[in-house]
Amino acid sequence: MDRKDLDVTLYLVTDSSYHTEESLLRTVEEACKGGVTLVQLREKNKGGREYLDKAFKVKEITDRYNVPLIIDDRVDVALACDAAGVHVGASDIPVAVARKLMGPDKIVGATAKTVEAAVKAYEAGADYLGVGAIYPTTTKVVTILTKVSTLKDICEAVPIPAVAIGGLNAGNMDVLEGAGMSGMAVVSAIMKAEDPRKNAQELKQKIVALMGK
Ligand SMILES: Cc1ncc(COP(=O)(O)OP(=O)(O)O)c(N)n1
Ligand SMILES: Cc1nc(C(=O)O)sc1CCOP(=O)(O)O
Ligand SMILES: [Mg+2]
Repeated sequence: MDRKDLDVTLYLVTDSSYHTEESLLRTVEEACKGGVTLVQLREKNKGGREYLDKAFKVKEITDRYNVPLIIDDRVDVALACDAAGVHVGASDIPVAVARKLMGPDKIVGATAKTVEAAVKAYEAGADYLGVGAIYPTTTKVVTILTKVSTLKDICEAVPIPAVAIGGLNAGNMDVLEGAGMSGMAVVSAIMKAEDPRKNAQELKQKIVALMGK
């Protein structure tokens, strides 16, 4: 995909810790059917070989729905499976290095919890920012909460899209109204759903309405 076509409206970040491989892949496919615009494979406890194996399987699905696949943390895995991009945070390789390794055509996403970090990531070549955690989350046990006012300040400070992340679901996302983000990223709200397609559809409808798109 062309980096300029990046659509972060509804960004699914995966969690395989409570899924079998079969249910993980089914959930990703249902989420694609429900309208997610971007998928991130996030594997925290896998070696490179297992991560890559999973990435190929997930990419086979996302490709069928024309949904770009982002790999969390690992540039090597992202390049090896020809993913659309990589997402890096404060403990991963720096954005500038990720950009250099990924090349000019791939997407590099970065986590930013302050305006200063957001500006730094933008200047280092990030295409989008993940900003959170907006609410406490059971998915990422060690994180720092980020206020919606900080999200708003970040959106005003940099020209790249920002996505809100952390504890968000259809019942509490209204807090994002007016913050100026370009989308919302969720794990549990889709990965733990009984009907992931239905949840994705509902989240998509709500986030589009909330952003006034
Ligand atoms: C869209 C998005 N935003 C933030 C993160 C968090 O990344 P990071 O801080 O590197 O933490 P881990 O997810 O790697 O535990 C993300 N992955 N995606
Ligand atoms: C991957 C991630 N990063 C976060 C951050 O704070 O940077 S919070 C988070 C997990 C969000 O999961 P859920 O939608 O289940 O709360
Ligand atoms: Mg990371």
